[in-house]
Amino acid sequence: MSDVEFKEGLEDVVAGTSEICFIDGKEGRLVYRGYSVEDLAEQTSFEEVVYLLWEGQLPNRSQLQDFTKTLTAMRPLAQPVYDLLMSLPDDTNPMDALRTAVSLAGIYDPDSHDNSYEASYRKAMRLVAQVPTMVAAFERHHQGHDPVAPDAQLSLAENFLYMLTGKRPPALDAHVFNTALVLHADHELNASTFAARVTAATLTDLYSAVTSAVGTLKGPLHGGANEQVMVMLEKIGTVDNVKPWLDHALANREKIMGFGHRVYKTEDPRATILRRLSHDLGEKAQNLHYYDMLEAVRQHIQAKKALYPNVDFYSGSVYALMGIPSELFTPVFAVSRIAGWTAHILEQYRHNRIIRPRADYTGPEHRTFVPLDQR
Ligand SMILES: CC(=O)SCCNC(=O)CCNC(=O)[C@H](O)C(C)(C)COP(=O)(O)OP(=O)(O)OC[C@H]1O[C@@H](n2cnc3c(N)ncnc32)[C@H](O)[C@@H]1OP(=O)(O)O
Ligand SMILES: O=C([O-])CC(=O)C(=O)O
Repeated sequence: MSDVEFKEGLEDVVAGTSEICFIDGKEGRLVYRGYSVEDLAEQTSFEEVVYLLWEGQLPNRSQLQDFTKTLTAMRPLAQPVYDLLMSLPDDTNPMDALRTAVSLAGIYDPDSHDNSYEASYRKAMRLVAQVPTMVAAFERHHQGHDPVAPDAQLSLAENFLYMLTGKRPPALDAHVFNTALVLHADHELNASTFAARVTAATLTDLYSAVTSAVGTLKGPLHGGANEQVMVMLEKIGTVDNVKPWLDHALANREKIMGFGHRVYKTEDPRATILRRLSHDLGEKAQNLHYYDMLEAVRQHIQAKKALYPNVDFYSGSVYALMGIPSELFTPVFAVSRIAGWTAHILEQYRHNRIIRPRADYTGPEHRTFVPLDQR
């Protein structure tokens, strides 16, 4: 295989075509189906963005009403999925709970024996509707409270916060949370979406592909970094400790969570928006602790290295200011990214070829076999 070009980590390798999402890593631009993420974050509901990612166009009012009505009706979980979430050990990682719940939901899906495109689309709708219910129900149980049933009067963003707290969220929180969902909805061939597409490309079912994706998102180099940013802030403790703490970490060649990106060579445009939201929410709550810490970290890192914040850097501070606990930051990412995963899986089904690259073999060659009793 030595005549074949090899790129470690598949850096800059184009692994397929897609009409869903465009990233300009040099300029820091992110576009869903031709619309800039800045415009969408400001002006659309998450439901509109899900429709856009799947259908390729923004819905008109009546299309959105029908779409939202169908999605809303799908929010309750199948009883065995609910029972599973209520029976998991107390110390279960919420991403493990979500991965297992998604996998079980596939068995109880009304279309479980139908892998047609139409059935897969319905499965995608059920997952977008039910992942928020799974995450909130597990967290309520974990905190020793009864789960809160979904409220059909509320948007997906409002309803998630309602199911988590049992209270209708303030308008600002609902707006900011909706924006965060829009910002995280898709990101081209990131690791979890790629995992989903590789799985889907064997023509297995949509739940299997999403289960792969949830497991992939969990890792700290990917979606798990948002929780790790808060762990880092806790370890640093105070603004005064930012410089010595970071200098020590950098000297030990540690990765600073929430910095760096495979594609962006400048600031991630989602981080720019989330920084503003983190500031605005902090100011309103008269609690700029996270914001001040994050800004001190950013300034010190950027004084030392050409490294920029990614989407995971500010998102946790936004969620924390809404009272969302840090172990839910990565599951909240999944509440949004389920939209992108399913858009990509459906696109894969429409134009499928199995994804099967090669490895550059570096192991030994031509060894002489030695039978077991002579070794
Ligand atoms: C939703 C998301 O998935 S966004 C990404 C979330 N992940 C994180 O925030 C974890 C921290 N960041 C990282 O680990 C990386 O930047 C990744 C995984 C995002 C990208 O990885 P890669 O594209 O493989 O970049 P790679 O790790 O090769 O970094 C290139 C150089 O920048 C350095 N670097 C990259 N990110 C960081 C970081 N966060 N902290 C310190 N140094 C870093 C590397 O040490 C390397 O330096 P070197 O050339 O001197 O060895
Ligand atoms: O694109 C990536 O590699 C990671 C990322 O930012 C995302 O998944 O949102």
